[in-house]
Amino acid sequence: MNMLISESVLTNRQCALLTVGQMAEADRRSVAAGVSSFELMANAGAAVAHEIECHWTPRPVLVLCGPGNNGGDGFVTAHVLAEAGWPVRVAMLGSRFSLKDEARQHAQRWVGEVEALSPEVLEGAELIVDALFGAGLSRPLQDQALETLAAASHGTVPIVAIDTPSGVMGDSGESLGAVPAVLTVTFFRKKPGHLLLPGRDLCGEVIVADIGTPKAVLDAIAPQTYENHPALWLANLPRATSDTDKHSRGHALIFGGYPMTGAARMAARGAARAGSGLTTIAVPEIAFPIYATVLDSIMVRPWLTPEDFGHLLNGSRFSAWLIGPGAGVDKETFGHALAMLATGRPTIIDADAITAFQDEPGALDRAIHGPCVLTPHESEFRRVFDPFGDKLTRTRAAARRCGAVVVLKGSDTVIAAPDGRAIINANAPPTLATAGTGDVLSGIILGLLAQGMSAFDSAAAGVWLHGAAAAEFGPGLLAEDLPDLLPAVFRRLYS
Ligand SMILES: NC(=O)C1=CN([C@@H]2O[C@H](COP(=O)(O)OP(=O)(O)OC[C@H]3O[C@@H](n4cnc5c(N)ncnc54)[C@H](OP(=O)(O)O)[C@@H]3O)[C@@H](O)[C@H]2O)[C@@H](O)CC1
Ligand SMILES: [K+]
Repeated sequence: MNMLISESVLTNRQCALLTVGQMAEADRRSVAAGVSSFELMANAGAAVAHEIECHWTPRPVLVLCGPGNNGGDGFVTAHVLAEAGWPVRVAMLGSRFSLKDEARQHAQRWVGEVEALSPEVLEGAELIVDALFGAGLSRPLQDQALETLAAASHGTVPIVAIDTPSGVMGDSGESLGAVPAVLTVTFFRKKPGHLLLPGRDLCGEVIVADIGTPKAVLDAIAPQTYENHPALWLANLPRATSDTDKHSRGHALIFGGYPMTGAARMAARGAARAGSGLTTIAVPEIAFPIYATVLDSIMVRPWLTPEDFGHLLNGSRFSAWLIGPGAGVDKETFGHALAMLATGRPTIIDADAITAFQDEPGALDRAIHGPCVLTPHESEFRRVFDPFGDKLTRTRAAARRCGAVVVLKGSDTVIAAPDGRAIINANAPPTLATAGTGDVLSGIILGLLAQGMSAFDSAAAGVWLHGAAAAEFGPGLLAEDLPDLLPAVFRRLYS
């Protein structure tokens, strides 16, 4: 089961992610509150040394220091480990005399030799500390930094990264030449780059260390980005109580396509397992026998003409709609999606229904005026939204443009709201990369929306539940397994 559930004390404040700029602001505010930069750096380096001592027995350590404060942290780490009796060597990019302020002060406390950075210094090291660049990375790695890290990655010696593996951009997770670490120790809060790919894979295990940053700093910064976790939405997750009946738990309607009928059926099971009191698939009459013979608690409503479908929507019984899974990319899907959006009721536009807007993305923006969630994967996203920028930036811009919550799927799914809030999800196992899992995801989100949860909370909770369900199953997962894994995930959430 996902380990995050057991971290019950985690609060939404702890899930906050800070950009590189916000982290620099946190430092400034800490200093203004009376915690000196020297002390912050001393705590940072000591935290790294502490984690190393927790993870490994004493062995020859090589600390690679860079020209900025990341290098300063490295000097503290070297000093603390050496004081504890570990055999430590330091190699540096540039001269220690070019270090500034607190980095220079901490470097002066290192009485040992400082070797010049090159692949040759790796000889004899059994643990490497990467303190070359962190938040100040401003361009691709080159020369000795690139060559030394590349050589280190070819061996079997574990690498511990301070703040980020050098070469990973803290805001985007992009790599400008980074090599994988087995452990990354960062400070105060994670940055988006610790969760977005490839950054997340390059970090290995991530530990967030407290370095004495005052808690009030977070309120002043008011972060807008979070790591997905139940602490963000559990209080708003719909729960059946003794006075609820099936009608008060919402009625989800899914557009059922033909001849691809499996996708809508899987979405329907996802919605029902997520707690929707009633779930109906509206299907063209020709497909009615197929749907009706394989569904039990899910209702099937046939319609003959697009007008019939319109009448169905205008009835007041449904509390949320979904169109996309198996819908087909055609004018009809385009029209049905517009009809759903015109009601102003909570709507999910997924899969084919997103692609149906590829020739007219502006029509999607104009049509959205109620709660709405779009759930594209990368190629669907590119058909209707601007493909430029990192994943977090792109998803935020898309949500702002169209006025809907946008869920840009992947191993590092980003959920963005039109008001600028964003959540990065990190609990999805690779086994989710199989046919039909997206259909179940949109169904789960639908089930939550139908019960009255907000679009942003439904999307965040749906994505997390989907990942937790897949983790619950393990290898060999099929999309159709996912709905039946949700009860176990809910049980754990509520226990
Ligand atoms: N709360 C916190 O966050 C705390 C943070 N702390 C620590 O501070 C770190 C941030 O420090 P930082 O700002 O000095 O940046 P850092 O990463 O050391 O590098 C800057 C230097 O590298 C250079 N440079 C850049 N790219 C390069 C390249 N490709 N190749 C070559 N050179 C390159 C760059 O040159 P420039 O771009 O200016 O020309 C500049 O000289 C942070 O990661 C954390 O470890 C803790 O100490 C305390 C609390
Ligand atoms: K680093």
